[in-house]
Amino acid sequence: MSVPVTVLCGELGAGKTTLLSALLESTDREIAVLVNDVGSVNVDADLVEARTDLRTGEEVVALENGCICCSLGGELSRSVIQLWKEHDFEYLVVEASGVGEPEPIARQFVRGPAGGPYDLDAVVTVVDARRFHDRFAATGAIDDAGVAADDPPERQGPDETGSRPLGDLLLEQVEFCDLLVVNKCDLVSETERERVVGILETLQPRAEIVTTEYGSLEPDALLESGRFDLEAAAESAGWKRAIEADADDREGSERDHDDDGHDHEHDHWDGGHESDDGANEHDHSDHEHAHPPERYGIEVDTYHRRRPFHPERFEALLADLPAGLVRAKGLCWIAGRDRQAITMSYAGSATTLEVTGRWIASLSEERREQYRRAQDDLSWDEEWGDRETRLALIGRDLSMDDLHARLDDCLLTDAEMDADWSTFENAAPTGMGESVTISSDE
Ligand SMILES: Nc1nc2c(ncn2[C@@H]2O[C@H](COP(=O)(O)OP(=O)(O)OP(=O)(O)O)[C@@H](O)[C@H]2O)c(=O)[nH]1
Repeated sequence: MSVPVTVLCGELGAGKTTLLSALLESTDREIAVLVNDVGSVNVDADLVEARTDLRTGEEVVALENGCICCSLGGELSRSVIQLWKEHDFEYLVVEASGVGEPEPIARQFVRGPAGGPYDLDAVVTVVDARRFHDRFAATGAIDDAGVAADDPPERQGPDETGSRPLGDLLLEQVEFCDLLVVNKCDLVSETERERVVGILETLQPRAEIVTTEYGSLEPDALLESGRFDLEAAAESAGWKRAIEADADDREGSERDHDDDGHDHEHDHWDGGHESDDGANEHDHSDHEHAHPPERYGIEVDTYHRRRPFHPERFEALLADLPAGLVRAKGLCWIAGRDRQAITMSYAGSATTLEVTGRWIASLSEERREQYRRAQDDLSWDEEWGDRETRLALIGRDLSMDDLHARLDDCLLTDAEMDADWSTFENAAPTGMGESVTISSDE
C-alpha cells in the first residue's frame, strides 16, 4: 500500500518546523520527515530530530544542496524512494525549502517515480500572519524584494528562477495548496487576522484555512486529509479563476448578445485600432467588477485589451503601482515584443515580467493554423491574432477604475500604433524564460 505524503511549504520562519515538531509530539504514528533547506547547515533537521526523541534515529533525512523544487527534483524522488526501501514508516512529511515552489514538488509524487510508493495527501502552506498582513494587507506595501524602487529593472536568465521576488514565490505557495495554516496569530489583532484570512480566501478560494499559534493543530488536520487533487490545485489560484471567468463571460456574450448584467464593458473594447475611439477614451460608468468577496475592501477584477502597452510607460507604471494592489497576474502584450507572450506577475511590491511563450500569431502560417484548429475557442483578431493583454487584478481598498485608467494610459496611442515599435526604449525580456523584475515604490 502506498504511503501518504504531506508537503509542507511556507516562507522562511513562518513556523513550518514548529508545526512539524508539534505534530510529531502529538501523534504516535511513525512519521518520516524529509527536510529540505537552502544552505549547507540544516538546522531544522537537527531540531526536528532532537524533538522527536530519535525514535528511529533515522527518521529525518535532509537534502542540503539546494532547493528540491528546481535542481533536485530527481534527488527528491531518489531520496524518498530510498527512504521507503530502507525504513518502515506510515507517513511521510516533506518540509519544503522556504523558497520552493510547491507544484514541481507535488508533481514528483504524482507523475514522477515517487508516485509508485507514495500517495500525495495534501500540500499545506504555512503563512506568518504578521508578515503577511504587513506585506499584503497593510496600506503601504513593504519592499521585500531587496530591490530599491528606483533601481533599473533586474534581469534574470532562464536558469535563475531561484532569484524571483520573495512575494511572488510566497503567493505561489498560497495559490497552490490544499490547506492554509495562518500561524503566529498571537502577533496580530483579530481584525488583522480576519483581513489576512479574507485576502487568502481571495487568492486561493479552494483551500481550507485554519488559524494557529505555534502551529498547534490536531494531527488529523494535517494527516490523511485526502485533500490533494493535482488538476484542481493547478487551477485553483484566484487570479486564474478570475481570468477564466472573464474569458467565459466574454465568449458567452460574444455568442449571444444577451446582457446578463455581469458583463465587463472593458472586454468589448477592441483596442480602438479599427475605430476612432482613441486609446484613452473609455467609459467606466457601467463598469462591474467580477466576483468580489465584498469583504474587507477586497476586490477581484480583470483587465483585457487588444492593444499593446508602450514599454516605457508600462515600466513606469509598474514602478509606481498603488499600495492596495495585492496581486496582478496574466499575459501582457508589449509593443516591440511581438513574438513574446509575456507573463506579468505582481505580488505585494515587485513585478516580474517573464517570457513564457510565443503568440500563436507569430508562428509560421502552417503552425498557426494547427494551433488555431486545436483551440477553437481561441479569440482571434484579424490583424493581431491572439496578441492581447489579459490580467487578473486583486486589490484591497483600491479604485479599480483608476487602475484601469492608468493601464489604459500605457497603451499605444493611435499615432504610436503607426510608429516603428522597435525604436521604443524597452526593458521587457526577449528570450524564452528570461525575466526582469521591477520594484514598485508605493
Ligand atoms: N510569536 C510566535 N512565534 C512563533 C509561532 N510559531 C513559530 N514561532 C517562532 O518563529 C520562529 C520560526 O519558526 P520555525 O518553525 O523555525 O519556522 P520555519 O518555517 O521552519 O522556518 P525555516 O526553517 O527558516 O523555513 C521560531 O523562533 C518559532 O519559535 C507563533 O505562532 N507565534
